Amino acid sequence: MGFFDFLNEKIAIDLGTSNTLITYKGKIAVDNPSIITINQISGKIIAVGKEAGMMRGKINKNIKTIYPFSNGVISNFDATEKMLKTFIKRLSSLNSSLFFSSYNMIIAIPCGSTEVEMRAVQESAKRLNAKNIFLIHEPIAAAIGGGINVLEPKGNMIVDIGGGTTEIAVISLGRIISGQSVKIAGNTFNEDITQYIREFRNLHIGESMAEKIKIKIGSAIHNLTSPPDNIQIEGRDLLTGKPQQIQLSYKEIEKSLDKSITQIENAIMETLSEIPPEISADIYNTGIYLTGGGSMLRGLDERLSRTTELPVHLGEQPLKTVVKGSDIVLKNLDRYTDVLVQKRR
Ligand SMILES: Nc1ncnc2c1ncn2[C@@H]1O[C@H](COP(=O)(O)OP(=O)(O)OP(=O)(O)O)[C@@H](O)[C@H]1O
Repeated sequence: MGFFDFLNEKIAIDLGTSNTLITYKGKIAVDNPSIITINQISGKIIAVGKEAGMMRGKINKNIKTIYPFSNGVISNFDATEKMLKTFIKRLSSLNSSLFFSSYNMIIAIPCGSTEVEMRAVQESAKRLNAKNIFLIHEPIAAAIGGGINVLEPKGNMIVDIGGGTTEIAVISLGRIISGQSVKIAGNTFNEDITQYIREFRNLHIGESMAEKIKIKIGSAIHNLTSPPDNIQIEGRDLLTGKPQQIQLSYKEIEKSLDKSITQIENAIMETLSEIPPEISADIYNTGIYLTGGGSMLRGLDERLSRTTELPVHLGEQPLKTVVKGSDIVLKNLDRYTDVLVQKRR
C-alpha cells in the first residue's frame, strides 16, 4: 500500500482557457466551457459552463460573460473560484458526502505560470475544501494521458495546442528540459477567421460562428486529400448593416490561419534547435506528439511533419489528455512524485 493510498477522494482538474475538465473516481465528470455569466447589477451568477456557453453573444447589457482565463492563465480569480465551486457542487450530486469532506486535488497548469499564479490556484483550491493540492505542468500531464512513459531517460516532444496557449515541451526523466509557451492557439485561429471574413468578405461574425467555421472547414493546408464542402454562414453585412449569408471554402480559411500556424511552427523549430544532441537523437526517432483541441485542425499534423521533417503523432481524444494524465498521476502519486510542480504541503 502506497503512502498516499489512505486518501480516498481524488479530483483531477484541467483548468483550460476554453474548457474545464474534472475527473472524479477516475471518470470525466465535468467537461464544460470555462465561462460564467453574471448579473451585473446584483452580482449573482446566472449560468456556469455549458449553459453560460450557450448564451455567448446573445446576452443583454445587464448580463456579463466572464472568461476566467485568458491565454492559459487565470485573469479573474473570483470568477475562477465561483466556477470551480459550481462544478464541484455538481460533482457532489454524484456523492453527497464529497462536498463536506476534504479530498486530494491535482490541477494542471501551463508551464509559464508564475509563483503568484500558482499560489492563487492553490488558495482557491483550499477554499474549496481540498486537503492536499498538487500541481502538474500541462504538457507532462498530456504526455502521461497520451500513454507516453515520461519517466524514461528518453526525450519526448509534446506540442499541446489549447484555446489560449500552445505549450511546447521536451520531456525526459519526468521533467521538462526545454520548451516554451506561446500565446497562439485555438482562440487565435477564431480571431484570424473573424478578421479575414470582416476584411475580405465584409461580414461581421460572432465568436461562436468563427468557432463553427473553424471546426467545419478549418484547415492548415490548402491541398487536403478529403476536403470539406463549402459552407453557408450568416452574420451582419458591414456595408448595409443587414443580416447576410455568404458561402465559404476551406481554402479561404486556410489562408487566414497561415500566419498563426507559421508562428507555432517557428516556436517548435526554435525549441528543437535548443535541445541537447542526445535528446535530439531520441526525437528524431520518436517524433512529435501533438495534442490539445487545436491539434484537431485539419492537416495540421501533416503540415508540422513537413516543416520539421519529423513524424507527428496525433493523439486520441486530444481534448482529454491533460485531465486523463493528471488523474493517472493523482492515482499513482508514489510513482509520479517527481513530475509534480510542487510537492505536498
Ligand atoms: N475539431 C476541432 N478543430 C479545430 N479546433 C478545435 C476542434 N475542436 C476543438 N477545437 C479547439 O480547441 C481549443 C480548446 O482546446 P483545449 O480544451 O485543449 O484547450 P484549453 O485546455 O481549454 O486551453 P489552454 O490549454 O490554452 O488553457 C478551442 O480553441 C477549440 O476551438
